[in-house]
Amino acid sequence: MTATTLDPPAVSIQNVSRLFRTRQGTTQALKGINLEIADGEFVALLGPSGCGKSTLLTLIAGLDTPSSGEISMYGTKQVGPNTAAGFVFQKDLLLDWRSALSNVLIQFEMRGIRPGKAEVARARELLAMVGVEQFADAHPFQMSGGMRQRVAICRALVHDPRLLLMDEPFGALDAITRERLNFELAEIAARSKKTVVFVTHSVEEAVFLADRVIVLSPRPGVIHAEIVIPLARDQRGWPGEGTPLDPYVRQARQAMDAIHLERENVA
Ligand SMILES: Nc1ncnc2c1ncn2[C@@H]1O[C@H](COP(=O)(O)OP(=O)(O)OP(=O)(O)O)[C@@H](O)[C@H]1O
Repeated sequence: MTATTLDPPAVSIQNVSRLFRTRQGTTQALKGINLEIADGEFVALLGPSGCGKSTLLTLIAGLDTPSSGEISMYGTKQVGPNTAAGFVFQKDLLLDWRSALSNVLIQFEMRGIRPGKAEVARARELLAMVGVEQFADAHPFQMSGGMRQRVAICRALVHDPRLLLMDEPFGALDAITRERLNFELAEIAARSKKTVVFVTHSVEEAVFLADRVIVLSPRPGVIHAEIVIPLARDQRGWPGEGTPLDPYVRQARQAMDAIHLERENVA
């Protein structure tokens, strides 16, 4: 189903700020963020370290509360953890004493559902989709970083969430595995029509994956630039010399450079 202008946005962030008060002082991690994400849209949050990307994702996840402002999901104000979403973090957080299949099935157990035939079949189907079905009975310590992260993606998808929240999921992987997983994610997201919010430091990754790249600048974290990429997500080549994504890579780089220059002038 395609979203219409009458549908409430998947995520609506209205004038959201987040201040952290510690013994060392106060940090304004985010200031006056306004952002609407449509159902089925893939949005990348890009920016230098400390600009508040993870803070914003944690607020969307409902694992933290804004100091001011409001976040709504599909028209309903967010209060408490967003259990309807799927999460993937930089660390895969798999349990070493459970098999890959059993790690995926945790998602059901956490929701008080005893996995039956249907749940096991769904988990196996996802493991097959990301090419690790032969490792279903293996334990995480027997798997490479890329395989582990594939299992973590299956765990995030197995309950069929409408919203997938990803915090630098491929940041710890080598460049080749990272690129391969980016292609797989692009296909999964396009096929399943999930709404995705994806945090990254990588310009290429953001531009390759997203419909829209939101560039944040730090202290306080504000939206510095917004880059819309009107190319079909599942038909893009990896950005490089002479590819259709190049103009968008240039725009994103310019935005990142401007942030660095601003920081140097302030310092
Ligand atoms: N729980 C907290 N207590 C105090 N300060 C915090 C807390 N969480 C985040 N911050 C501060 O808020 C700012 C934004 O942090 P955040 O982790 O969201 O940035 P980021 O863009 O995700 O960074 P990175 O790319 O390095 O992960 C930073 O200055 C950070 O030190």
